[in-house]
Amino acid sequence: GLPGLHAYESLAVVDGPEPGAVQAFADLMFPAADNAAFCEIVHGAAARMAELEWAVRRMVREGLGVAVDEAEAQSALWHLFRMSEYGAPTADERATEVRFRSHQDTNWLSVVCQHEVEGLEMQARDGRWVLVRPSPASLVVMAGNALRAWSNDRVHAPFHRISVGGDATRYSAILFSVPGGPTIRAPDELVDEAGGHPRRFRDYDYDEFVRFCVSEEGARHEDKLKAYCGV
Ligand SMILES: O=C(O)CCC(=O)C(=O)O
Ligand SMILES: [Fe+2]
Repeated sequence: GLPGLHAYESLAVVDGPEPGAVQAFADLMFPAADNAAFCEIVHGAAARMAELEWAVRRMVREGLGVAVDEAEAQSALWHLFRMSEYGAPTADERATEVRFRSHQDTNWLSVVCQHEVEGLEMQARDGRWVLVRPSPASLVVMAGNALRAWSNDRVHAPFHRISVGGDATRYSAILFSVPGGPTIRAPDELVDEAGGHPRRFRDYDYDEFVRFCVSEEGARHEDKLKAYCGV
């Protein structure tokens, strides 16, 4: 569980798309068990979600017309694969409650897989909350604030939250791509003073921004990226 997150539990595997990382995680968590099936399922899901993550990241770059060195881009990030459980509300709680408060992700992209039970709500640009229904045939890909900053505010990082209702436990699996490089900076191609796209954010250190987000000062701001390094 996490402080402030009621009836929520999660496990996260660093480098989940790598078979060796999943094996090491399983051996540490369940040393006495035969972890072959666990490893195959977790690694299989993480690797496929990472393929989608990579494809979307490449499409975003191509759509914005930015050429980057593929190997360099791939080596400047790492993946976190998180499996979460959200307990259904108990009888004395309200029928539906927000379990994971509205936030923007801090990382590049998040690929979300909801298993059967809904709960993910995304905020459209006009402020409406939209329920994203789970489907066995689709995944949700969301941009986080790192991609927003890198794109000089062209890619929207949606606010989203998790609400649970009914009596079924909700499970989700998410693959996050996380910056591993030193600073986040929009490439020059995406900055155009005369064309109405001045630089919107100062260069920033990803880990320091994450620390800001969870600080008292950071908690006061809705738009944490703008508060932290907006110009
Ligand atoms: O569990 C989910 O479906 C999403 C949770 C979430 O938004 C997050 O971990 O950042
Ligand atoms: Fe999130």
